[in-house]
Amino acid sequence: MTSNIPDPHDGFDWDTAEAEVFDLNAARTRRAPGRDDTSDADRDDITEDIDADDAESVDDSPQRLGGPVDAADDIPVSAFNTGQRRPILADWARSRATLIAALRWWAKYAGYVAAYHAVRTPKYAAKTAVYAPAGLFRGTGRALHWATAEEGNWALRQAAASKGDADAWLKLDARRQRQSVWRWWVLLFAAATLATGLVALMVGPAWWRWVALAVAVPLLARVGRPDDKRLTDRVSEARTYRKLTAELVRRALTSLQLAAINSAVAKDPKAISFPVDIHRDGPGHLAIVDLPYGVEAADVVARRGKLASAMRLPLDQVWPEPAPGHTGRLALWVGYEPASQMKQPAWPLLQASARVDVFKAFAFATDPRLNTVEIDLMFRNYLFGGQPGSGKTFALRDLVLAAALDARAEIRGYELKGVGDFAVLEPVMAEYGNGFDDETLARCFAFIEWLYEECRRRSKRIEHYARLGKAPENKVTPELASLKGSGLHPLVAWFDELQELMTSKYGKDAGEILEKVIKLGRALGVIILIGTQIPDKDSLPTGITRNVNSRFCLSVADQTANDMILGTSAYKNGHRATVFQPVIEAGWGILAGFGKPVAVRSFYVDTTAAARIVARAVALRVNAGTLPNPDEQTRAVTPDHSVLDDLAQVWPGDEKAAWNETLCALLAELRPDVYGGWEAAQLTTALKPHPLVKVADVGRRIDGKATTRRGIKHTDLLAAIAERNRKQAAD
Ligand SMILES: Nc1ncnc2c1ncn2[C@@H]1O[C@H](COP(=O)(O)OP(=O)(O)OP(=O)(O)O)[C@@H](O)[C@H]1O
Repeated sequence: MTSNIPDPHDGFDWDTAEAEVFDLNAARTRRAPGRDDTSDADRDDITEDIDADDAESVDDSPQRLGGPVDAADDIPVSAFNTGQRRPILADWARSRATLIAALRWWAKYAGYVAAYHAVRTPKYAAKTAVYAPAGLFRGTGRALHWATAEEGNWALRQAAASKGDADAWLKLDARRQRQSVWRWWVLLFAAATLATGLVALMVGPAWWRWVALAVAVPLLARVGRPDDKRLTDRVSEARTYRKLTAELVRRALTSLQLAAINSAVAKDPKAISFPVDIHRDGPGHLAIVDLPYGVEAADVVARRGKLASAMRLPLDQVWPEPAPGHTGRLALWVGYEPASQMKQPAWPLLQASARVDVFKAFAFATDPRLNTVEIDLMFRNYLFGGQPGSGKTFALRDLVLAAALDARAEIRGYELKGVGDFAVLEPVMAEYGNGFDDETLARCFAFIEWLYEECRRRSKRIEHYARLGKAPENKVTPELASLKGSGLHPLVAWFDELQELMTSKYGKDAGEILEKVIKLGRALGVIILIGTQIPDKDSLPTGITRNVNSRFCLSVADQTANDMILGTSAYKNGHRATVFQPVIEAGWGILAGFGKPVAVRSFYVDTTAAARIVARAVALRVNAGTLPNPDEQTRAVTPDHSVLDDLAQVWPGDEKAAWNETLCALLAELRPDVYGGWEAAQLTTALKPHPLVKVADVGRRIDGKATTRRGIKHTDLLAAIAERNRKQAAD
């Protein structure tokens, strides 16, 4: 753990820096009484002494009172410390994941220290064997010297003798004798106890002697060792972790070569202030920093590399991000160890009771602090991009697995790499293709065409339900998605390695149609998930990238790829997936589309775990009656239907005749995608092929008044159906 951590002392003159920017005494005077000045004593062995004394880095105990040390007088301290109560438990202790992460870190460190010393045991034993006899003599000598009570007294007597002050000399000697008498008795008693102990050891069981040796020998060795020699080796020369202190943050910020920061700090050392104490947050420390006036947090985020350099820490241990409040507020989180070395908790959806509602958020990833990051699927479409080995297929599969746990969701998709990463999901998919051969590409293209048609059908249905007041925002609602036969259930369409299709002969058309699907489908319950390796304009038409509303950019090679996935200026604004290394940091990426972009690592779910989820998804779908039939991987298109049969089905009760407009409304209810929006005249036209059904005036009494409108008779309808059936039978 230690070997790859750089020495934080490198090249920095602490004394000068402290003197320049920080008046420790002044800061302490301003501190409120009762405030605990001691910094994390439990971490002292692994942090630097100079840091441990920093006035603005505090133990994250709930008892702290008082305002921030550095709050500039002219800056309103806002809601941070105006009557806000501190949580009883620190943030990191409130979430199971962060608590586990912190405990895991300690356990790992303890294990490391134990292992470190264990392998050096022979060396320690040899040193102990050399120093212990010396310790015996030295210890005996010290005891005798103590008993004579000469320490200090001798020098005073000598001084009295030199001055010829016999009276003083005699008084001092009498005092020494008085002290010495009881000390000799103590020594005698100790010697007698020791002798008795030795006799007891001689006659007692052997293990007593071993225990006594194990205790006495290291103690003697400690007494006998030279002052500049340790018995055990230092666990770390370079620190595995350096606690975040105000000084460290100031130094780092002033090393960014941001002129605005440097000139502000030159004028006023308190230009960088801390509205909240630096405190422990999950497996690391968090500093909320108010940057000098006019400096944006994004400027600092964009210089994350320089920041890490100034802190002498690996890049993935330093996580600056804009903090809520104002644009000049920075949240700087520094982990105990690089994120790539932290163990991620298991995916919550692996729990046997986990269910997903695509309208609601579910766990997708963890941030550097190991907090769970949630996303949702409905009204979204996703673009996952990254170079080979960045983990995009696994991340995309997480989403499809989550969708599988919502029994309403219909899942169809193509992996155009041909390795079968998604094959485990086959039992719950209504359509699945795997490969990059022409046939699979053709099927994938036909699927995109079908998606477009499906969007058209769905838009008719939405229009109909909107008229009925069931889709107030002209969008699929949870009720409509659950309504059997509404045809508006969630439809998840995924494509992995889409560049294979886009660079094939189908590419141009596929790109255009998919763009339309993305635009139309969002409100209609069609969720598009795209994974691609090469995010250039040929492999991924800009029309698609522009219209996707959720993006996950995993490790990419350069700024162009980064901005293709995350959008123009993402790189400039500090959202850089180029910092992640493929394979080693697989699963890490920048997630955008959910507030400010954040660095997260998708949950790692291997194929065995995925199979367990699929088994649960199958059970859910069997119960709900939505399990696709593996033998019929066909796309459900609206079946052929006859207007005659449909009219017979919706005919209002015992009515002998009905108005066209009444019938149109009933037909639209039955099949909104077909009859939605029909007017009376449309029904007349549709009935033209059936001459037995005569559209004529039908009179009715409405509120006592006779009203006549165009309509048909039930007997005509039944006659036409009988005639049609007769003809069909004859054929
Ligand atoms: N979230 C994760 N955490 C840890 N390891 C991961 C994670 N996601 C993926 N990996 C590892 O990275 C490897 C590559 O992942 P994946 O196949 O998803 O990459 P890819 O970007 O799709 O690469 P390619 O384009 O070559 O298929 C996986 O085999 C897996 O072991």
